[in-house]
Amino acid sequence: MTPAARVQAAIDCLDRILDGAPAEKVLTSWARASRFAGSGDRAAVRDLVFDGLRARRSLAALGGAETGRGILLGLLRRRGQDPDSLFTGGGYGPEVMSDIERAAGHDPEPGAEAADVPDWLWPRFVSSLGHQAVAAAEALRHRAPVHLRVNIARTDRDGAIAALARDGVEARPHPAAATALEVTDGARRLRNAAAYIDGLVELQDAASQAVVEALPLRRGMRVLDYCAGGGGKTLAIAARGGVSVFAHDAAPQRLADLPARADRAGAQVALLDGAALKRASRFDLILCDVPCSGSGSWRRAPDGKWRLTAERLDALREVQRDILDAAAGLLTPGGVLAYATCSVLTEENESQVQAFMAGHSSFALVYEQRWPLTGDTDGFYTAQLT
Ligand SMILES: C[S@@+](CC[C@H](N)C(=O)[O-])C[C@H]1O[C@@H](n2cnc3c(N)ncnc32)[C@H](O)[C@@H]1O
Repeated sequence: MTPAARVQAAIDCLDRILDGAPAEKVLTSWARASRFAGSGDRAAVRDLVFDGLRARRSLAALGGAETGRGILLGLLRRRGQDPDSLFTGGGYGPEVMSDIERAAGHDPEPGAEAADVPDWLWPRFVSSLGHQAVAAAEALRHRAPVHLRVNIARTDRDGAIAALARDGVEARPHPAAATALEVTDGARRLRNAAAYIDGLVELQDAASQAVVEALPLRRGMRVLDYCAGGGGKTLAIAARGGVSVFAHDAAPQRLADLPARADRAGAQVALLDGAALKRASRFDLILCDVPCSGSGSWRRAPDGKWRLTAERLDALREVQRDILDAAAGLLTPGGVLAYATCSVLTEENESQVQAFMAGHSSFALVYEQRWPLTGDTDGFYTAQLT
C-alpha cells in the first residue's frame, strides 16, 4: 500500500470507530477484508488509527472536523507533514482537500481540548491528579512503552534480556518492579521470540507488576485472584512461588486462555467458578483487580477515553463496591484484602477504599500506592486492607 492508501484506510477505520464500533474489531475486520495489505501495512494503519484516537479531540480541532478525515488532517498538520502530498485523490489515497477543509482547523483550546480529555471528565482528572494532571493527560496522548514481566520461576532478568537479544529484541530493566523489563528495540519481533513463546517473559505493564510485587505473600498461603480476567496478575503471583493460587472471574469465558498460559509459564492455578467459590475454604489473601474506567491505560486502549460516561463510571463504582464486599466475606480472619485498579481517578481508588472501611470497621489500611502515569508506567492504584 502507498502511504496515501494507508491514510485512507485509517480514515475509513476511524469513521467506523466514531460511529461506535470498537477499535480492535474495526481493525481486525479491515485486515480480513484487505488481503492485499501486508504486515507492514497493517501495523502502519493500526498506528495511524491509534495515534488518531489518543489525541482525537485536539487533532479534530487542528483538522477542522471530528471525522476520520479531520483527525488525519490534524495528525499530518501536527507532524508538520503537508496534507497535499497525501490528499491527492490518486492511488486509493484520500480525495483532494476542499477549500472549506483548507480553511478549517484551529489550535486546541487550553484545558480539556488541548489535554485530549472529555469536558465532563477533566475536572475529575484535575482533582484526582492535582499538579500531575496535565502530565498524565499528556502521557495518554502518546504510545505506551512495551513492558515485559520476567517469569522468575524460569529465569532472572539478565537471563531474559540475553534470551530476547538472541531473537533481536532489546530490553533493559525497568525500575518500577524487580521483574520488569522495558523493550527498547524490536518490539514487533517479540511474539516470534523464543523467550516469549517458551514463557520466559509475559507482556505486562511495569506498574501492574509492582501491584503484585507489593503483595505480602508468605509460603503456604491460599491466594485468590478474584477478578482474574486473562490472568496476567494470577501468573505473576504464581511465579513468586510457595503459595496455592486460585483464579475466579464473574465472566468465566475470560479465564479460557489461563490454563494454556499457566502451562506455558510452568505455573499451577486452580480455576474456581461461582459455585466452586462458595464451597471453597477461605483465603489468606484476595486480590480484587476490579473492572474500572481504565483511565490509567487509555494510551493502550484509547477509544475507552471517549466511550466512558459519568453514568458508566457510577455503574463501575457500584460493581467495585460489590466486589470488595463479596471478597471480604471469603477471607480468613487476619487475611489480606488487596484492591487494585488501572485508574487514576480518586473516586475509583482512595474513595472506594475509604468507603469500604467506613462500612467494615474491623478492616485497617496497611498499604496504599499510586502510579500516576508520569513515571513511564500505566496509571495504577493499589491498597491492602487487613
Ligand atoms: C481489570 S480486569 C482484570 C484483569 C486481570 N486481573 C489481569 O491482570 O489480566 C477486571 C475483571 O473483573 C471481572 N469482573 C467484573 N465483575 C466482576 C465480579 N462481580 N466478580 C468478579 N469478577 C468480576 C471482569 O470480567 C474482568 O475480567
